[in-house]
This record gives sequence, C-alpha cells and structure tokens, in this order.
Amino acid sequence: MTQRVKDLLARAVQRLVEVRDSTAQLDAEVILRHKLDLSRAELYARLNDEVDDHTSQEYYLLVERRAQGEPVAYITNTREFMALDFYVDKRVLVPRPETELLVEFSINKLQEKGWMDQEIVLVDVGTGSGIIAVYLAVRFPHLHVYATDISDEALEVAAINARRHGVAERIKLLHGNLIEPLDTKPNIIISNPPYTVIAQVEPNVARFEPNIALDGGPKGLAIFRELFTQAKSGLTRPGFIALEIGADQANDVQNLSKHFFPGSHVEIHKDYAGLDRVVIIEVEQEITPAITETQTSI
Ligand SMILES: C[S@@+](CC[C@H](N)C(=O)[O-])C[C@H]1O[C@@H](n2cnc3c(N)ncnc32)[C@H](O)[C@@H]1O
Repeated sequence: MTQRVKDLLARAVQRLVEVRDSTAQLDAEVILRHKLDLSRAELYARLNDEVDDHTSQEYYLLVERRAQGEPVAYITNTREFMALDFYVDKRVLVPRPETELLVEFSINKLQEKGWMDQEIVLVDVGTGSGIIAVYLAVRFPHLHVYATDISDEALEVAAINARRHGVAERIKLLHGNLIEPLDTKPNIIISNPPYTVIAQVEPNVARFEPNIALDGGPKGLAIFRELFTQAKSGLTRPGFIALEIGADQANDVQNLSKHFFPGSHVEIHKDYAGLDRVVIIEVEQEITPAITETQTSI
C-alpha cells in the first residue's frame, strides 16, 4: 500500500501536535525531507507523489523518536552552524544559535586586533562537534587551530566534521582537561563550556544530550574558574578569552575575570533577546603577582 507525501506529513504533524511539540509542522517536514532526501522546494513539489509502505513506516519511526523528545538534529544527524552543515549525534551537544554569537564576537575581536591573516594560535576548548574550531579554520587559513575535549566520543564527531569541511590537517584535536593537553600557549581561547546547573536544564535536553556537555556544577561557574586558573599561565599575551555564558552569569564571570586577570578589559555582549551571553576578556600584558584560587571569593 502507498500513501501520498502530504498524507504522511499530515499524520506526522498530528502525532507531534499530540505531544505538544511547539514546532510540529517544521519538525515533521525536516524529518521527511531528510528521509526522502529532498529540498524544501522539492518536497512541496511532490506532495501528491506516492510513497511505499516501507519508507512510510521508517518515517513514522523517526517521527516517533521526535515525539519521545529526541532533538531533530540527532534524528537527521545534521545541524547548520554559521551556514555550514555539521554532522551531529548523541555523543555531542546539539549546536545552539547563541554559539554563533560567540563566534561572531570573537571574529570581531580578531579583526579589531588585526590578527585575521596572522599566524595566531587559537584553541576551542570543549569543542564537542567541532563547530567553532572547524568554522574558524575554514574561514581563516592562517590560524593555527587546536581543539580540546574531555570526551573522546565528542572528539570522534569533531574529527568527522573537520574531514567533512576539509580542515582535518589544520586542526589538532586533543583529548584532555581544558587547555592542559596543548603543547603551545594560545593567543586566543574560545569556549562554550558546560555552564548550566543541571537541575535547571529542560528535562528533554538533560535526557538526550550528554551531561558532560551541560553540567557546570552547583552555580555553573566551576569550569570558568578552572579555565582561568589554567589560562593565567597558559595564555600568550596579548591575547583574549571569549566565552559563552549563562544569561545570569555575567557578573560572576566578570568578577572572576578581574580576579584572575587584573587590568584586563572585559566586554559583555548580549544576544538578540537582550540577555548577556558572551564575555570577552582581553589580556594585554603578563600578570603579576599571580592571583591564587583561594584569594577569590566567587
Ligand atoms: C556545551 S558543550 C559545547 C560543545 C561545542 N563547542 C558547541 O558549542 O556546541 C561543552 C563541551 O565541553 C566538553 N568538556 C566538558 N568538560 C571539559 C573539560 N574539563 N575539558 C575539556 N572539555 C570539556 C564536553 O565534553 C562538551 O563537548
């Protein structure tokens, strides 16, 4: 028995509406396009085409995964970031739009410093699917790009994406804690670290996405403190650190930055909703005396 594409789609939308998926129509369409390997225009041109039973059943199984709360990106194994397509699966966090802002503000800083065509060393800390490192390596051929992650599985996904975008030879993927695995001192540290309080994370996010990518401890700040401790001696001056933060963390992260990098210039940038989401810490000179962790009150 066959079904028309539009009937398949209607049934899928109905199922997703039933479970209160707020983007039911879009999700059903994206999954169907993935299943039939069609562009949006092609899908709409073929709404009256017939689909065989086997394909329909497979499609409904994918829709059911969405109905159970799984992110669409894991179902289609793809997510767009800065207009590039990345492979994703449950080994990595699904890239978020906020992280595009982190990249854009970092590029602005790179331009401001005149480092666009310089042999500058950059590290993407907690690279996950590799989106930040891969995008910057593609865009800036002169950069020496490192990417670290504590998760071996995430690094496997980052390697897939580095190969997909032709920059596997230009990114050193290193396993380990923050910048510890580096054999050089970067001028730029960019990171979207795990900064959430896991108990406050939306249940489906916590259920499907890796906890190691989300869990930032009791206030979500532990990772910033540890990164700053390492960067104090591990960042080349002049240099900068660009971080994605939680909307309520700007003050704490700014205070931490001032403790660890006295004299640094700290910028807080907002997202389109007016929430503080990116911090950039510019460090011009070597810092003396070193501030120890026990001297900070945050
Ligand atoms: C929020 S995800 C960000 C992934 C990716 N950069 C992005 O923006 O989509 C945080 C990543 O940091 C990694 N991570 C957590 N703790 C780490 C640590 N101590 N050192 C290095 N990576 C860490 C996680 O495995 C995860 O891939």
